[in-house]
Order: sequence, then structure tokens, then C-alpha cells
Amino acid sequence: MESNTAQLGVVGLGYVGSPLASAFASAGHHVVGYDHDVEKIEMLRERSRVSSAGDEHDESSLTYSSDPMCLQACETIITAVPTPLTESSEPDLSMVRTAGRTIGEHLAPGSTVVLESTVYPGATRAEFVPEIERTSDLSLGEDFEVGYSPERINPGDDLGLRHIIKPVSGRTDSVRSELLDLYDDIVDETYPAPTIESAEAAKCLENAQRDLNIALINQFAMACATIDYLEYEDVLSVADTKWNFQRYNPGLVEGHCIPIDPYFLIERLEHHGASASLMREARTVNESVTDHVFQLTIEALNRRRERVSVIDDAERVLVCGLSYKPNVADVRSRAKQELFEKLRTAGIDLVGYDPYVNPEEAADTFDLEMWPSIDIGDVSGLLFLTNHSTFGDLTLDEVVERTPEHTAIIDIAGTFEEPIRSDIIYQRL
Ligand SMILES: NC(=O)c1ccc[n+]([C@@H]2O[C@H](COP(=O)([O-])OP(=O)(O)OC[C@H]3O[C@@H](n4cnc5c(N)ncnc54)[C@H](O)[C@@H]3O)[C@@H](O)[C@H]2O)c1
Ligand SMILES: CC(=O)N[C@@H]1[C@@H](OP(=O)(O)OP(=O)(O)OC[C@H]2O[C@@H](n3ccc(=O)[nH]c3=O)[C@H](O)[C@@H]2O)O[C@H](CO)[C@@H](O)[C@@H]1O
Repeated sequence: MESNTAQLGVVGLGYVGSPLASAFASAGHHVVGYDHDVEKIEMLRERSRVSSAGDEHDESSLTYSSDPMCLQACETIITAVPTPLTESSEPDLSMVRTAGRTIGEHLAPGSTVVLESTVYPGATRAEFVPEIERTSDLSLGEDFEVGYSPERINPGDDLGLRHIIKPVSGRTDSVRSELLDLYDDIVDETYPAPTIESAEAAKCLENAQRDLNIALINQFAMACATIDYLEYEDVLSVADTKWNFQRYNPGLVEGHCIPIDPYFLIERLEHHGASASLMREARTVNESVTDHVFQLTIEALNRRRERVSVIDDAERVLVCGLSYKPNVADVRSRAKQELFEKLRTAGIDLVGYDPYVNPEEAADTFDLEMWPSIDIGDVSGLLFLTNHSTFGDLTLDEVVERTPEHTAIIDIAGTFEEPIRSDIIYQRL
């Protein structure tokens, strides 16, 4: 593997940027990872020191810095900074613009800048490039070039960066060709996106489609709750036998992709006077699951109250599963924050249990006392929100044995598949 003398810069060393920097370094590139979070840089440097101690790993192939001057030596700069939503669910590209300004301040003429952040179609040229030009006094096309390549890594999945087709686009065919060669060093298959805008839009559409599919199942499952002869699990098990039925499960739709990316496309379509009603309705349905879960939890606790003689005023519910999806540690979740606020407002005391997450991070994120298992103290209910594989080791009988009598089990995640005993208070989505 020939060593590349050109320096490659990665701006934003999070879930996307950090693996990207490592992958390019492992492929022989000289990479500098830049992040404005000093603590993160120190953590990455320490991890790099520990991992390379004693082996011939060329530490110089990947260095980290919180000083943006490190970008001056870079011929290619890849940017992966956050693109969250505002409180009113509008795209917030402020970090993309700030990163553009920082890059512009240190951009060497003749360089190529690539944006990987998820943005609305048109944003690379409309929001990112102008900031680079503003602080660099350089002109796109004359002094530097730009490209866009969406990120499709799937946290918690072994698929990994290398095995996911990577769309790559550039301002010109020649820029795209150079970037395809670059990304071919780290992924098995790249795809030449016709334009930057097609790559930006594809990323949003992929996740909007997933959101829509999940919304269909969520709306059907919530409807089944009012139809006594329909169990949505039964219906899904039958539908799943059709060769082209795509299986989705009902639940809280969380994370930093699916609940967010559709809004980038909604904003852009409506900006141009087109309808995005289907995507909007899917978001409305999926966001309504939070209140549905709240109602189910209260109803289950009320059913418990009818059975227990002594009613303790402050009922306590143990939330099992705090990460945004199964088998990941990432607790970034707006839906759970909203759900917990509703439950606390209703006087419910919450504690948490999740073997996958960092307990301090979860405690801090959700203001929760974290328990190391399900039977640390008295509870009125167990609320299963994330279907971690390890929860599959629990049986309903074991849960009943290890918790106080008449504990309500609200199984939103579909953790338990065994026949439900009539003597326990059990609620599915
Ligand atoms: N996390 C995923 O699984 C995933 C998947 C696909 C796409 N994406 C997209 O990739 C982008 C990055 O997401 P992420 O999950 O890696 O975010 P993250 O929050 O994990 O990491 C972002 C990093 O960027 C740094 N940063 C922010 N502004 C900066 C600036 N101006 N200069 C330097 N560093 C800066 C932050 O300190 C942080 O370390 C987002 O647009 C996201 O939608 C994420
Ligand atoms: C690069 C990128 O953008 N990658 C995305 C990433 O998305 P992600 O990490 O956000 O994970 P998702 O799996 O989409 O889950 C999101 C939320 O939806 C809930 N959910 C899910 C399925 C279902 O049937 N019912 C549900 O309720 C789940 O619990 C969670 O809260 O990986 C997906 C492949 O997994 C990709 O396709 C998708 O592009």
C-alpha cells in the first residue's frame, strides 16, 4: 500500500469523522483530524498512543489537533460536523457554516473540500461554499474545488464503513473522478453521483423512505390497539411471509438520522412550493408514538393500582433500554426526553437500566438514577423501550419473580414473545 504524501484533513471527529480519519490513515494517507472540542482531541490522542504502543503502526499517518491551522497543509479536507434541527424542526446548518469559515481561514489554494454532513439538497453550494469563499478570499472553481459524499454507516451494525456503497459527487466530473479515486481507498464500492445535489437529496430521501415505512407500521399498530380482533404482531407475522413485504416494527423512532433527515427534504420541497405532505404525515405519526407510549404506561399503572391494596404515592417505573435503538450505546434521543417529561409531570418517578449505555452519560442525559439490573428496589412498572439482544435473555417468568407482585410490564420494544400470562399486567405497543 503506497504511502500518499498529500495530507488529508477531516473536520469533525464524531461518529462519522473519526472512523473516516482512521480508515484513510489505515489506507496509507497522511491524515490530520481536526475538532474544536479540545477534550475530544486529547481523548483521541490518548487512545492513539495506547493503541499504537509497541507496534510498528506509523503514528504519523494519523494525528489529531484542535488547532485549525493544521488544515493549511491539507490538499483535501472532508467535513462531518453535526446538522441537527432547531426546536421548530427546521434544518440547523450553523455548524456547517462555522466549519466552512474555519476551513476558509486555513485553506491552501488548489485544495478540494468535501462535505459529508447530511444537508438539504443545494446546501453545499448555498451554505457551505460561500463561507469558505468569505474567509479565504478564494473562488470556487478557480482556487479550490468542492464535493459531497453522504455517510451511510449504520451504528451498531457490523457492516462498517468499507462495505457500504459510498455515493461521491463533485462540482465537475474531474473533481468527482479524483474524489472517487480517494474514496476507493477506503470502501469496496463507490457510486458516481451525477451532481452534488443528487447526492445530498438521495441521503435525505433514503431516510425519509425509512421513516415513512416505519410510520405505516406505527399507525397500524396504534390502530390495532382499538380493534379487539386485531393483534398487530399476528398481522405482521402473516404479512412477513410475502416475498416483497419489508418488515418494520412499531416503536419510538429516534436517533440523529431518521427523525431528522426527512425535515431537510420537507424544507427544501416546500421552499420550492412543492408538496411534502407524505413525509410530514410520517413524521407526525412517528412523533405521536411518544404520547401513545405515555398513555399505555399510565393505563398499565392504573390497572396495577386496581390490584394492589397499598397505593404508594410516588410510583416508580424502571425504564429498560435507554439508547435510541437496539445494541448501541448512543443515547441521543428527543423522543425519550419528551416521554420522560410527560411521565414525571404525571408524578411518576423514573430509574433506568441499560447494559449497553455509559451509565454516567445516561444518568446525565436523562437525569435518571441508573440501576445495574432490574431488581435493585421496589418498582410499580417496568417500561421496555429498546429491544437490546441481552434483554432477550430475560423471560417474563423471571421478570415476574424478580419484581414486586403486580408490577406492570409495558413492553413497547417487543422484548417478550412468549404467551402472556393472564395473571400479570402486561401491555404491548
Ligand atoms: N452518526 C451517524 O450514524 C451518522 C450517519 C450518517 C450521517 N451522519 C451525519 O454526519 C454528520 C456528523 O454526524 P456525527 O454523528 O458524526 O456527529 P457527532 O456529534 O458525533 O460529531 C460531530 C463532531 O464535530 C465536531 N464539530 C462540530 N462543529 C465543529 C467545527 N466547527 N469545527 C470542528 N469540529 C466541529 C464536534 O465537536 C463533534 O466532535 C451529521 O450531519 C449527521 O447527520 C451521521
Ligand atoms: C447512515 C444512516 O443514516 N443510516 C441510517 C441508520 O439509521 P439509524 O441508526 O437511525 O437506525 P434505524 O435502524 O433506522 O432506527 C432509527 C429509529 O427507528 C426505530 N425503528 C427502526 C426500524 C423499525 O422497523 N422500527 C423502528 O421503530 C429504531 O428503534 C430507532 O429508534 O441505520 C439504518 C439501518 O439500520 C439506515 O437505514 C439509515 O439510513
